[in-house]
Amino acid sequence: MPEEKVWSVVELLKTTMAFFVEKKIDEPRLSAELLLGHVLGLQRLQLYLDHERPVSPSELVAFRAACRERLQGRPVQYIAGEAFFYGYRFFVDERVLIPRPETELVLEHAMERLASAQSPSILDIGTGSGCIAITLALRLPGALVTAADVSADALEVARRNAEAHGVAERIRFVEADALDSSFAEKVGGPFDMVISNPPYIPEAEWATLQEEVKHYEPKLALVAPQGFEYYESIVAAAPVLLCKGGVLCFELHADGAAGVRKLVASGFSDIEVMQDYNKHDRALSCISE
Ligand SMILES: C[S@@+](CC[C@H](N)C(=O)[O-])C[C@H]1O[C@@H](n2cnc3c(N)ncnc32)[C@H](O)[C@@H]1O
Repeated sequence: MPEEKVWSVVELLKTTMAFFVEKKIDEPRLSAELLLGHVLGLQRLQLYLDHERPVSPSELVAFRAACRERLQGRPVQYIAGEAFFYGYRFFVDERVLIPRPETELVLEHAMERLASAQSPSILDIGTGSGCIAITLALRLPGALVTAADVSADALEVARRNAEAHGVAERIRFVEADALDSSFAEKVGGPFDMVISNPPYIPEAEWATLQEEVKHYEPKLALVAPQGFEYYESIVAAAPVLLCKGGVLCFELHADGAAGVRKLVASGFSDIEVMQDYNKHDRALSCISE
């Protein structure tokens, strides 16, 4: 019987990348690296430091299975069970949205707004994987965070991430519906900051999204029937949710700035809009009067 070829890390990466390019897989290099790193239990950098490492037959079987899932369209982050946000590792699965790089900019903008606060109280609405709430708790060691979501499944993921990062004691998880009149009472407050990356894709736009987003990511995390429902509810509850002088900070749909500006035209001052890498309006913040 002919002996099966023993692959090294570098050979396997090169071959897989070429295969992913041929199959028109998004980010072929990153996909190959993340999947192989996941199977071998190595960080991406370690793959290159240890590039001659032989891949065992059982690792090869596991890697091929992961590649097949990727070819079927499953996002690499769900296959690997991890995504990186602001340099931190978060466990993710199909119960939560995969954190996006644009949201890192929103978070950065929020932290600038909080720069002088020593121990702010923060409410994150629609916490999902917990990426915003947990990163704020990590970056602002005095902060006390409330992380709310309507999805009990998402809250389970967020709690797991908070425990993994050692900040679970400073985060209160609340299952609550931001569109319901009981929301403010359930989450408590008032807070020094309310931050939210709410669902903002209008139902009419759903069909235009990438297949892998529609098929694998939770629709609950993405769609608001008309696009603005969550902003309207949160702004309406702001007088109860926010302290006077507190910061309201939203992630925006690329076309959403004008609509959200109108919502905060009274009762707020110092409105700032920040653009993302693609020059789309992406974050809006303002101060409660
Ligand atoms: C766009 S995702 C944001 C997730 C995470 N904060 C992030 O930035 O990656 C929106 C989140 O809002 C939650 N959500 C949807 N409807 C909600 C509602 N009525 N009340 C509270 N949260 C809701 C979803 O479960 C989802 O986790």
